[in-house]
Amino acid sequence: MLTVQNLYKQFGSLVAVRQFSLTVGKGETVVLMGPSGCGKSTAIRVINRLIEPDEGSVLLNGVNVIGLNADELRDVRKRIGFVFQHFNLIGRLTALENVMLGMVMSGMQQDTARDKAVEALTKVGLESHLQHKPGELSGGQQQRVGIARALAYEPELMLWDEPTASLDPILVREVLVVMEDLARNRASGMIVVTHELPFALRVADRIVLMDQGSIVEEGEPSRVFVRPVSEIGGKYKELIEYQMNTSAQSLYGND
Ligand SMILES: Nc1ncnc2c1ncn2[C@@H]1O[C@H](COP(=O)(O)OP(=O)(O)OP(=O)(O)O)[C@@H](O)[C@H]1O
Repeated sequence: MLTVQNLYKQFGSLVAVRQFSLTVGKGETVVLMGPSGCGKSTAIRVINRLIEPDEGSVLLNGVNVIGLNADELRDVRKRIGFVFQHFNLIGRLTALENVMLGMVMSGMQQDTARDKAVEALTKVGLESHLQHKPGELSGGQQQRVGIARALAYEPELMLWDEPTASLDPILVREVLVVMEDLARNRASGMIVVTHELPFALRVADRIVLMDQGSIVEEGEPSRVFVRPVSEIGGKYKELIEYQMNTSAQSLYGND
């Protein structure tokens, strides 16, 4: 469904992404991980052209997104949902209105947009919060509105840029449960940039590891985190072992 080929992006003299190639199949969940600043956000933002690449192509069902004009891009973006770290909700609008807004602005009938928005908000468990404004919702609920806004279009592809990074650990779990559900449901292909190892371990079909702008390793979690071939992969393996051992020892002792 998605084929990204040889992306290259430079900011001034800094090469943020180089030789970045990736495929995502229909309904597949790809988790993109790597150290802070390695180019993950830049890479996924190029896919829907929030950032313009210097080189490379992004083929969505055979159509190169990079070559599209503004009108064509607007249509393609309806098939690509994007969930940001900061929810970017409009404070004076209700949850329902926040989800409806983009659809109505792109010319959809109010009633159709409302039905789609209610359906999406129900999928993320917010059917009883339709009339709440962002200020009346927890961070986790606000992010679920952000997810519903992307889901309402029934996108073929969802891009997630650290969707839990600004939440406390309890709210993180609330959002991860929704994300895991969507990943298992396989309605959309997903590229998820996240540092949440449990999510990656539980639902990723494929892990893609980046370091200094490039992909250094990819494969199933059971291979990448057990028999890594890159330095970064080795660090994740050590981290998982450390977290498993320390949690178990702290709770149950050494026996
Ligand atoms: N608009 C920009 N102008 C200049 N430099 C940028 C810009 N956006 C990103 N960069 C730089 O490009 C590099 C890659 O940034 P990017 O945000 O893609 O990394 P990341 O892996 O997503 O990091 P994090 O996990 O911290 O979000 C970094 O060195 C960053 O400072």
